[in-house]
Amino acid sequence: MLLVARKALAAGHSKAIRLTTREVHYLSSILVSPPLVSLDLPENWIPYSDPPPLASFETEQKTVVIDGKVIAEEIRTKIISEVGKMKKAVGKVPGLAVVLVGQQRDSQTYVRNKIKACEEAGIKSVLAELPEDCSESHIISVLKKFNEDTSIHGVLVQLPLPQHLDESKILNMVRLEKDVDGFHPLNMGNLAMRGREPLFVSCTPKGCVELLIRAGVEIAGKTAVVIGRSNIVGLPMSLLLQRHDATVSTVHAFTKDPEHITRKADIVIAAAGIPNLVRGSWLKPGAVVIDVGTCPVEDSGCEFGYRLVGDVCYEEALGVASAITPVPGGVGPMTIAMLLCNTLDAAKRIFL
Ligand SMILES: Nc1nc(=O)c2c([nH]1)NC[C@@H]1CN(c3ccc(C(=O)N[C@@H](CCC(=O)O)C(=O)O)cc3)C=[N+]21
Ligand SMILES: [Mg+2]
Repeated sequence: MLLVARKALAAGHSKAIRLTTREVHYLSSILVSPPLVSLDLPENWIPYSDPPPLASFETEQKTVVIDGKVIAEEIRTKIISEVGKMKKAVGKVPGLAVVLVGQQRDSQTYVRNKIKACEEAGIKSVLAELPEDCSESHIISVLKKFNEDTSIHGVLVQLPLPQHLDESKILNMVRLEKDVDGFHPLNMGNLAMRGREPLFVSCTPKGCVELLIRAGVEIAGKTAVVIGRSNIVGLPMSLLLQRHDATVSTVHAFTKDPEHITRKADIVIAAAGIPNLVRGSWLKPGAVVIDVGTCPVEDSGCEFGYRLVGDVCYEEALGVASAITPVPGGVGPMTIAMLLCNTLDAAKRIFL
């Protein structure tokens, strides 16, 4: 089978996709530092073009598409029944509070999806929508209220926050026992240390490992590469894979030959937030690829005016990887399922 990037050819190389200021901020927040996307581009345009075609190569590899949507659905069905049992046993249900600051469209979509998932699971949810220019003390007062509310078991602050807010100071204010995102420095520290258990593991890394396990991929003793080192995905991902006894490398903006390092990996976790960063030629034949990238790119043909693009050239990876997650329908739905899981666990610790 000839594995040329047919799509890239069909699309041509001149396509530009417009990003809003907020999207550029979002991009820079998930990118490894220093940001690869300049914020000073005229009118906030960044060029987006499909990658040039690779030299063709032949392969017999059959690629399994790991269906995150179906797996997340299974997990959510189990959560519904556990929430039902809890309600029967103690007359109470888990509660999640979400703090959303500003009007960023993709954040609004993710938050809406999280709230909808809570509703379907029978988990109570409260949304605090704060204005873009909200003060630090205001957010902190909202968090304190949720921290003390006994009907709330999970509290999360949707990221990224507007630039004027001190993200680490705010995340530090989430009560440890309610930190369902696992972004509190103590949860992160406990994840990093052997012999210690974090109360919560961040939802996206946890979802990736769950996908690997459910797809029958053994992690112990395997070489894994994590592309990206953000606080919310790359860093906890590397730590979690180490806990599962993988040999983990991290690739980031300063890495000399990311392609070479990636090609050695049995498991590739792409979490840089750079569309099409990982080419088919970066992959060892038979590698398992988890694409965490969800980069919103402007597309007026889509429902909310944008669509999500992954970090991996999906078409190129087909036929090289032994398994891959699609975007959308891969890691995204798992992130939400793990959030429900963590919220249920938080409530179980109190009620059961
Ligand atoms: N405090 C915090 N916690 C987060 O967990 C968090 C965050 N901030 N900021 C942004 C990222 C991104 N994120 C996603 C969640 C769901 C989908 C998701 O459901 N994606 C669907 C498609 C969604 C759509 O249609 O737009 C899919 O991949 O199939 C994607 C991305 C959580 N994040
Ligand atoms: Mg996805």
